[in-house]
Amino acid sequence: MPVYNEEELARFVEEAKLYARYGKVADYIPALGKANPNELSVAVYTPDGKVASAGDVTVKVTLQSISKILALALVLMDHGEDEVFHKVGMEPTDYPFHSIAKLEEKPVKPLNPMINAGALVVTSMIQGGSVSERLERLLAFVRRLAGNEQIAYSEEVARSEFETAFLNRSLCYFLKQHRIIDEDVEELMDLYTKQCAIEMTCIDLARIGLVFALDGRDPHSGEPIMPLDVARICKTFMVTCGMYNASGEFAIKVGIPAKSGVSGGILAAVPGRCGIGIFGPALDDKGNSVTGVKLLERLSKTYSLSIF
Ligand SMILES: NC(=O)CC[C@H](N)C(=O)O
Repeated sequence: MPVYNEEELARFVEEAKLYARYGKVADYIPALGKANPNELSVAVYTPDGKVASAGDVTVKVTLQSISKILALALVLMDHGEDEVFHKVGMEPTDYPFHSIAKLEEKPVKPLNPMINAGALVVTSMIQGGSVSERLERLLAFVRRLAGNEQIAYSEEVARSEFETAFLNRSLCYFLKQHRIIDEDVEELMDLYTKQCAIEMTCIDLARIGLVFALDGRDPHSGEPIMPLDVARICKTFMVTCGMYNASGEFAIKVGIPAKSGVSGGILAAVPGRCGIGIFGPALDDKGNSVTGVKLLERLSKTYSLSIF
C-alpha cells in the first residue's frame, strides 16, 4: 500500500493545473459558470482512515453527474436489478451525455444510467411520497456514504439548473411519451436538479469513493452501507460509462473506476486501496475535468493504481 505523501500530491496538483488553460468551466448551468478554472484540489482516503490532500479542500463541489452513481445505488437497493435494468440499459455510448439521438431507436430505453436520459429514469425510481421525502432519502444515503451529516444541496445551483434545463425536460417528455417514466416532469426536474446540486468537499468525495472501493462497506465501522452486488454494478458502470464518451480512453490511460460531473468533480474508487476525490472545474469538450483527469493519470502511474 503506497503512502500518499502530501508534498508529492501538491506537486502533482501544480503540474496538472498547467492544463487548466485547455479547458473551460461549464456555463450552460449559469451558476456553475462562476467557478475558478484554475482551482484544483484532491483528497485520497485510505482504509486506515487517513486522508492525504492537496489544494483547497474546503471548497465545495456540486455532484452533478457524480450523483447519478449514488442515485443508481439507492434505486438498485429500492427495486432490485431486474426492475431497474428493465427500464435502463447497461451499454456504453459514444454519444454525449445529454444526447437524445439514441432514444429514437426501438425499443425506447436509455442506453445506460450514466447518460442523462438513463439518470432521469433512475431518479424517477427513487421511492418516497413526495419530492422532499425522496430527496431526504437520497441525502440520508449520501451522508452515510460520506460519513458527514452536514451534507446538503446548493439551492442556488439547483435553481439555476431548474430554470434552464430545457434539454433535460425534452428527454423527460420523450421518456414519458414512451411510458418509461410516468411522473410529473416538473416534479422530476425538481428532484433531479436538487440531486445534482448536492454539494460536498473532495474529502467527502474521496470517502464515498472508498466505500465503493471497499465493496460497499463503511470504512470506519465495517458495516455494509450497500450490498456488495450494488457496489460491484456501480463500479462496473464507472469503468464503462463513468467518464461519458471518454470512458474508453480513460480506462486505458488511468484504469480506475471513476465518475465525473460537469462541476469538475471526479469520484474515483481504487478497489481495496483508496477513494479519491478531485475538484477541478476546467472541463474538456466531453465534460470531464481536464486537470482532474491529468492528475488521476499521474496518480495512477506513480502508485500503479490501474485495475487492468
Ligand atoms: N454531465 C453532468 O454532470 C450533467 C449534470 C447536469 N446536472 C445535467 O443534467 O446537465
